[in-house]
Amino acid sequence: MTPDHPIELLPPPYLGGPAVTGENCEREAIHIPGSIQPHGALLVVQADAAHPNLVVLQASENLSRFIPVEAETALGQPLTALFGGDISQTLLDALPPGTPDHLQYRTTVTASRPLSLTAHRIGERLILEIEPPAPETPDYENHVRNAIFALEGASSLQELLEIAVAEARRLSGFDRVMLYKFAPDDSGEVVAESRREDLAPFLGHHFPESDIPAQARALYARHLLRLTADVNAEPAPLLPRIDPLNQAPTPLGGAVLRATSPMHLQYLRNMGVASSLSVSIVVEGRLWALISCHHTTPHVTPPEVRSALEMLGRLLNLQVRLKEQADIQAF
Ligand SMILES: C=CC1=C(C)/C(=C/C2=[NH+]C(=C\c3[nH]c(/C=C4\NC(=O)[C@@H](C)\C4=C/C)c(C)c3CCC(=O)O)/C(CCC(=O)O)=C2C)NC1=O
Repeated sequence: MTPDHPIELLPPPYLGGPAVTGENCEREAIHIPGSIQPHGALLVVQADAAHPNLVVLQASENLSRFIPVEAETALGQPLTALFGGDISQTLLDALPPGTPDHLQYRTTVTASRPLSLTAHRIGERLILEIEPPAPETPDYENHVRNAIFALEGASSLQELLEIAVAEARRLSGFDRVMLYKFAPDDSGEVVAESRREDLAPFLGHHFPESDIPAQARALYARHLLRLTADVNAEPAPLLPRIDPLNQAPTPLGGAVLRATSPMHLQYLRNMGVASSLSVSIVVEGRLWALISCHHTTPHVTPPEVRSALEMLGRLLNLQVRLKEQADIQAF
């Protein structure tokens, strides 16, 4: 039992734990799946003060799809052997010991082709996630600036939420974007929605607390964005499955490539959803709502769009409380 995990979580199946079912899924340890979504690759490197050259401890088995090195070969190598240059010092300067795990550092690296690198620190490890860069880089700055102006023009909380889902849909290109607001009992309601015309509305629908169980809500209050690029993609396991130095599974709660819970993948398939992304709206430390995005076909959301959506979410965090207070005073 820890503050992050309100109930005792079960060990994952790859550590001998039971299969996850509808009966025990609120105890699924979603932060340690031991695998990632295959649209990118992930490296876990040693990053304590005594080992500044960032030796690779774990690599996702699909590594060679992105850089010309097999996962097994990468193990034990310093990062500079994989990416050249002095990426190690850049990462240690950006993510020094003590950096909290929800802070990300983003850059580009080259290993036979340019790649987007997203890194975060968890204890004495750095988690590095590499993905192909966005096919083209639309002008997100203008999108975000226009979204901020639009949000600032909202005259009520409801209008703010409706503008937010419309702007998030314009930014991301998802078929449907909803504002899923939590009730005090942690059940939820879709209170705003921007959708493709031919899709049936979810607006006004209520959903039970069990649809987003407690350990997921705890994770989402800390890490503000998660995505599932393709509900049918085969996850890529980490090699080795657990950290060879501390013999424990590496926490992937802050990793955007983290493999999604199989229970949730089935839930999305049942909804006819092929790709999902959500951004947490946290107000005074509590998960207040999610901007929940769906696509009916697989959809990889590039790093630049994720950053823009996170900015939108953080802006909404700030504005929600102001609008709620203004609405109260208006009565
Ligand atoms: C329109 C309404 C609507 C709703 C209500 C909705 C729910 C929803 N569930 C989410 C996450 C999870 N749900 C479960 C587990 C279970 N869910 C169940 O129903 C039962 C069967 C169950 C176990 C017995 C788990 C383990 C996770 C964590 C997944 C992970 O992060 O690895 C998320 C966030 C992720 C995302 O953005 O897609 C959303 C937004 N998504 C919608 O669009």
